[in-house]
Amino acid sequence: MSQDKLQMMRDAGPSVLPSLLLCDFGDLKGELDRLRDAGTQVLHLDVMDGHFVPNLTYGMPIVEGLRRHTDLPLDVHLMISDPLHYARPMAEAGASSLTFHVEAVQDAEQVAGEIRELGVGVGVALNPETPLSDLDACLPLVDLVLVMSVDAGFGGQAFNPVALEKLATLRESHPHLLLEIDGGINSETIGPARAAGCDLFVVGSAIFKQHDYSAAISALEAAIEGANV
Ligand SMILES: O=C(CO)[C@@H](O)[C@H](O)COP(=O)(O)O
Ligand SMILES: [Co+2]
Repeated sequence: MSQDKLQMMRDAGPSVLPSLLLCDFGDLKGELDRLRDAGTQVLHLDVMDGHFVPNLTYGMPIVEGLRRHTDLPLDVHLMISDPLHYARPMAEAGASSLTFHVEAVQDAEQVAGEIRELGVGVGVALNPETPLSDLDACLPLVDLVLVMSVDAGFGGQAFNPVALEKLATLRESHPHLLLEIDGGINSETIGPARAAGCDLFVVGSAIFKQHDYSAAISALEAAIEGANV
């Protein structure tokens, strides 16, 4: 089932992924409806443990609650110190893909392999200061690389262009990988990210700080279109 969801992520083409961090959690069903009406095809869920990052968000109950109300792929970003501890419960809760941080684990190859056995999409994320070479051992085992353009932990931060070089390098060396960028993505930064070869664009404040989600997402999609090479 989840491999189908991963295929949906691939089939979606260049897509804006609203990030559920800065949304109104007091009206999550309403937010889901508004995002669906705005044409959202994949949701990005920011799971933080207050240990790997100095922020605390949510866990399986929110994933389960969302899964009860949508068939959209749920792209779960695990900003947690022990991703394997929660991988199975997250997969059972309805996650479509699980992306762990390479900085959080000793053996990324083993972690990627164990997540793969759960039948969900496997992603690995790296912060701006982490070199691409840290991914070498696990790249053959992942479906997706999440290139952070901010330090994981908070929305509303400034875009770090170091992510663009990483995207271009990965696009060249691994043409079949799904590439995703996360942090400070808006109408100005999304175009260069697309031009660097990115497929999936995580967006928080550039959507949730706007009143009209459809207009915000349409502007972002227009900027992607404008950069399509
Ligand atoms: O994972 C994270 C932050 O750690 C991101 O998903 C942010 O939530 C994106 O927010 P903006 O930078 O777009 O405001
Ligand atoms: Co994220």
